[in-house]
Amino acid sequence: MPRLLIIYYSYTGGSEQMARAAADAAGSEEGTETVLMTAEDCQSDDLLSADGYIFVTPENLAAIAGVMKAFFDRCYYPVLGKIEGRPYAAMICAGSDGENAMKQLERIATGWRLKKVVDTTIICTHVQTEEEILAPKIIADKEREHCAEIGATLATGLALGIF
Ligand SMILES: Cc1cc2nc3c(=O)[nH]c(=O)nc-3n(C[C@H](O)[C@H](O)[C@H](O)COP(=O)(O)O)c2cc1C
Repeated sequence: MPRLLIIYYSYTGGSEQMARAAADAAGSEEGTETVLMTAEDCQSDDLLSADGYIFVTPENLAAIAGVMKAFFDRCYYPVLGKIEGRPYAAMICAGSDGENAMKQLERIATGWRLKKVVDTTIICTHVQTEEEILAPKIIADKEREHCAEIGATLATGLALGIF
């Protein structure tokens, strides 16, 4: 059975809710196994044993979060050339922007020669002040539904072998 691996990092909970929404929806699709894993835990063997990926990260300081970057740094060369052509999607949780994190993540995925099968989603939590930025986040139902659709799309596509 094909395996969808969802890798996420979250500091204040927004990205985690997005990743869990995608994982719950993907997990209810028949014919694909879904694995949800933090960026801290994910190793190159996990990438090699999966058939498709969803990467979920906050934008911090106009880049993907450092923990997510550390995951890519750790796994980039060990899997380079071994996962080419596999499908992926990316989701960014941002305060007000998210564009740089999206570009950075897509560039890494291009380096791996992954295939982007849905447009990258940026969900903004509309936070500006220090207090707001450090507070726990709640992702609205509509936005979580969008993440769920992405999870379901990846899972169904893998199950049907259409990517
Ligand atoms: C250190 C730090 C830097 C941040 N830098 C940005 C930024 O460059 N652009 C942006 O849109 N949001 C920025 N934010 C806001 C986060 O992206 C936002 O709070 C997001 O909801 C965090 O996702 P999380 O809840 O999964 O941690 C920053 C937050 C922190 C803590």
